[in-house]
Amino acid sequence: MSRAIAIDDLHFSWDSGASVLAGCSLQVPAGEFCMLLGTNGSGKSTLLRLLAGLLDAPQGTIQLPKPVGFVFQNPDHQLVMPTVGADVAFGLVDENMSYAAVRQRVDEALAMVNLLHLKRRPIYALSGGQKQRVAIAGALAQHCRVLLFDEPTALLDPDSQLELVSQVRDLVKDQGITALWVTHRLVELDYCDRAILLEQGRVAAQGAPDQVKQALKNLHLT
Ligand SMILES: Nc1ncnc2c1ncn2[C@@H]1O[C@H](COP(=O)(O)OP(=O)(O)OP(=O)(O)O)[C@@H](O)[C@H]1O
Repeated sequence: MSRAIAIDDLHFSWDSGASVLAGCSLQVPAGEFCMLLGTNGSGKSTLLRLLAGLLDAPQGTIQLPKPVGFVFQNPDHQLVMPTVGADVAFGLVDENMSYAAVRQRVDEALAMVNLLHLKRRPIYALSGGQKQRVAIAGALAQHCRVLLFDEPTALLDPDSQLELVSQVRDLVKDQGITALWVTHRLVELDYCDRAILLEQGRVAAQGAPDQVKQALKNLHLT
């Protein structure tokens, strides 16, 4: 199976010298919905930022198709335009595309996340889950094949949480998108193809959701 994301022997330390990633290697096959777990400070967010090119690693290799979409924990840190449609179009401003082509991309992306009917709605009038779906649509409009999610459900209520995770699972399956999703919430694991447990900057366990839940128990992390 082709690998959408391949990370080999990745190292990263902050300027303070504190090591975050110490020889991290992992692969995510194309079209897989993969979840990333680990205790606070284990390096999950740092790894996502390295994958997105927001940080540089001093050692190791990262291979993945660009552009990469990033969905943050708090959509208010990500959405910059006043309305849904304008925000989804925002990432296309540098693409030198015609107005009609931008509109088509925006409509297609909003349809994929079931928000086309809210295209003209102000961002402030959306729920948290709808805002996350606008952020996802922004990445889809840029034709990102890889989506990175950094605890996207942390601020959502339980119903919206499961609605978002199941919708992303469907999107991954329908569109052949590859997704890496960071979470602390074990209930979400049942929606993924495979989970990876990161501890002290390295992969401590990976496999089917039940295998990783068992590994968490064995390591006394649940
Ligand atoms: N900008 C920064 N400067 C210095 N140290 C940082 C910075 N961001 C994170 N760290 C430290 O790097 C380590 C890894 O942080 P990271 O956010 O990647 O962990 P995480 O697994 O995502 O944790 P959490 O589950 O709490 O979000 C932590 O010790 C953290 O304090």
